[in-house]
Amino acid sequence: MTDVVRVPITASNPPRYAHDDDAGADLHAAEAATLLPGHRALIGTGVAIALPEGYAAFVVPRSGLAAKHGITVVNSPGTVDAGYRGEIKVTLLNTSLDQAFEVAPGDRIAQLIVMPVSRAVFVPVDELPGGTVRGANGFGSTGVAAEATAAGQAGGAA
Ligand SMILES: O=c1ccn([C@H]2C[C@H](O)[C@@H](COP(=O)(O)OP(=O)(O)OP(=O)(O)O)O2)c(=O)[nH]1
Ligand SMILES: [Mg+2]
Repeated sequence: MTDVVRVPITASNPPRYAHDDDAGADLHAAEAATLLPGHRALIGTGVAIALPEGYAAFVVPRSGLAAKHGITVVNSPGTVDAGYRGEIKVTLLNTSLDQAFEVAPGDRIAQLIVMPVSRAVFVPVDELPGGTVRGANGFGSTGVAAEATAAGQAGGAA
């Protein structure tokens, strides 16, 4: 990764990038938990950080846990604000309908992505600037078929 930001941390088991060019650093569970099918748990990581102003960190699921066990992060992406000094926690959800999932201390349960973020100044106006192709269309307006194009949208969602 070319863009490196120094982040002060207190942690017994700091998040680790599995590869030098990974975007997400794996977060480890600091405690054990049993996630029954359909249940969730707030799991401590033992990690606290001091992000520089203008940055945020996002707690996101690991794809392996999702694909193999149906484990996700309920509030993904969990947002860690620059001013937060508490323990980063992960709200894991077991989406499996029939398999419980065991978390042991040290397990890599989610990953943390540090990113620069903009703060908006919300400027009230009477009317938003127009001229965009999308306009107010959303929520599946382009359909799912591969051949959907901006021109084809006029006919409605496939
Ligand atoms: O997955 C997450 C999401 C958030 N946080 C921490 C860091 C974040 O800065 C703080 C508050 O998060 P958020 O603003 O999403 O929660 P809220 O429900 O709005 O709480 P608050 O009223 O404290 O802002 O909780 C985590 O540890 N893990
Ligand atoms: Mg909040």
